[in-house]
Amino acid sequence: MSPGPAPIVLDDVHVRREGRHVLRGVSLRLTERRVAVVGANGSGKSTLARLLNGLVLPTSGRVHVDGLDTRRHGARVRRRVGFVFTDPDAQIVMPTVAEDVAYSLRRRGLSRDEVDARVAHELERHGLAGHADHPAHLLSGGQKQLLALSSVLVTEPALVVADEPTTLLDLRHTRTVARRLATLDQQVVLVTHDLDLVADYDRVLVVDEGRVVVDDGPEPAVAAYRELMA
Ligand SMILES: Nc1ncnc2c1ncn2[C@@H]1O[C@H](COP(=O)(O)OP(=O)(O)OP(=O)(O)O)[C@@H](O)[C@H]1O
Repeated sequence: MSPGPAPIVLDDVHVRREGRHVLRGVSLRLTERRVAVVGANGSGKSTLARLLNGLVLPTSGRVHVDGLDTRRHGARVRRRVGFVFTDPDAQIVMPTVAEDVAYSLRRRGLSRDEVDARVAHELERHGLAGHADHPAHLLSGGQKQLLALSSVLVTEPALVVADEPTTLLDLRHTRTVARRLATLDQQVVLVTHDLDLVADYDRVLVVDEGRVVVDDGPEPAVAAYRELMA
């Protein structure tokens, strides 16, 4: 069963950090299943992504996910929003592959058997079943990113936000991770510098100096971004 997109609403969001305007008045309603965010280094993409799970709070304005204000309902928002970081080492917390995925299911009132079954299923989907009992730190970079994705997806989030998840990966693992994101039932918001990855997305936002300056389909948005960077 597809959970359907969780509406994401940003209402005149400003983020200031140490006197800098990182985001300047971003208003968006994101209901498409595949939304990509592109833009130059330092333009504010990560900050925009982190707003969606309450990791960053607006200095002014509001962010709602599924009707929940990220400022008031951070914990509930984070249960709905799975976040994948660029560097999987930042989110792998347990010694072995299976333990790491199981850790995401702690405090959910599931039986040991249910946890084991869900972990096994998730590892199978990501080609990691044969590594279940291996030390997580011995996986390759690409396998680690698939493990990080498994640990996020095992919780069945309504929305998956991925902040440059393929930046550290080779071409083969980039394709594997991109394909996995592309085939998820969930709504996906992908921040990326890899313009090939956004071709099949429903909507592409171009961020520049803290503003969304282009909001369009992939072809016109990428063309506008190339022009902006020329
Ligand atoms: N906590 C913070 N304190 C100070 N400055 C910050 C903070 N967070 C972000 N910034 C600044 O805000 C700007 C936007 O940062 P952000 O990480 O959102 O950019 P980005 O578009 O994701 O960049 P990249 O493509 O390089 O990852 C940068 O100039 C960054 O230095």
